[in-house]
Amino acid sequence: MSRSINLAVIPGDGIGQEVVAQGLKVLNAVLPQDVKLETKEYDFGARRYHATGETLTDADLADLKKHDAILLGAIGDPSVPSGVLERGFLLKLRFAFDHHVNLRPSKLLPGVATPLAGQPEIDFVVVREGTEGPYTGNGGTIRQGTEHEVATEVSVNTAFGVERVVRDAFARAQARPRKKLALIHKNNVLAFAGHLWTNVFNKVAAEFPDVTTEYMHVDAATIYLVTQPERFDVIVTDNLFGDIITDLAAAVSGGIGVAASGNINPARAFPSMFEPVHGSAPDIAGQGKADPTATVLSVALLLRHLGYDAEAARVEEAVSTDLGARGTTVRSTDEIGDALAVRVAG
Ligand SMILES: NC(=O)C1=CN([C@@H]2O[C@H](COP(=O)(O)OP(=O)(O)OC[C@H]3O[C@@H](n4cnc5c(N)ncnc54)[C@H](O)[C@@H]3O)[C@@H](O)[C@H]2O)C=CC1
Ligand SMILES: CC(C)CC(=O)C(=O)O
Ligand SMILES: [Mg+2]
Repeated sequence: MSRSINLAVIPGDGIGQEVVAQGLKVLNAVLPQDVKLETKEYDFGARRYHATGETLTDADLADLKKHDAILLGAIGDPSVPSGVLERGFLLKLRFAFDHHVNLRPSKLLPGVATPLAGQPEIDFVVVREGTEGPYTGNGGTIRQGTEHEVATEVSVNTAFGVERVVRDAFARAQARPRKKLALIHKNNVLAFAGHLWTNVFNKVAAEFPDVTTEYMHVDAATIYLVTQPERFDVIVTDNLFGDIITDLAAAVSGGIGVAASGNINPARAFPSMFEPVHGSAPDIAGQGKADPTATVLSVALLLRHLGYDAEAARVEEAVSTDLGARGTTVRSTDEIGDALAVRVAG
């Protein structure tokens, strides 16, 4: 029986262009011959914005929806005012496709450098809520540009939205050997949102008696992510805290160049989107310096989401071997992509 993957490809801005090319290289190399990979590339990001003034239209969303999954590089460019593409494209797409589970695994692989002392056993996954919190665009300003300006950015937390992501995190924790789940928030200060999260978390916990739970404030969590990262198994948190702690998690477990993510719609009503945790890195764009590993690992998440478990494992194994062998050798974006493609094919 022949199988097919209909993939939307959005290289985006800056290093997004460079790393997505490597992700596709590896995807093509790992797929069995009977799987037909069809890709459609989209020019979203700064190019589209400068040419048309558009970020993401309803027609674009309808077109993207026809795919099995989306592979994204990164969006955001210094030539476009900050927030226009991030809000107008990236968050709009995550919200429109109800990507409420933003999955961000962190694993320190053997032989990979970490700024932490020794080689701690880091292997946890952050389940970041992806459609609510302070990222909903529910803010405003008055007296803009004056010395009396007042700006707000309201964090939206619904019982429905919190419960579904908390349930997802409990289920993930239950399926892992250590069965531990930490809720990270700031309920000592953010009394309303924090208490909603805590109450829902405690309510759902009663249904998962075999999962060990803990709560920690986000500021303390940043300490433990550095001093005791091995303590974490699964973390659930809101959109903003999850954004921040996953950059930190990346930094301690091999660097931002190896941190993968999936924006998942668990009900599969919309295509899920896979992308590196990092952004468009304008400081190194066009220089062949970007590490494509995060994108390649995001391809592994994509494969697993589509049911290609063996192929996903091959990609992860290739990355693990390659990272272990890298040492201090500096290779270009292309060279890393080529090496990974050879490893998954062989
Ligand atoms: N999902 C997305 O599309 C995201 C987009 N952004 C956007 O990207 C732009 C740049 O944002 P920044 O805050 O600078 O974050 P960034 O993640 O692009 O870069 C932060 C630092 O990490 C380095 N870095 C990032 N990816 C790397 C890779 N693959 N290999 C080696 N080094 C890498 C960069 O050189 C830079 O020093 C902004 O417009 C921002 O809004 C930021 C984060 C996520
Ligand atoms: C640019 C933001 C909207 C996205 C981001 O930083 C992230 O999802 O990690
Ligand atoms: Mg981020």
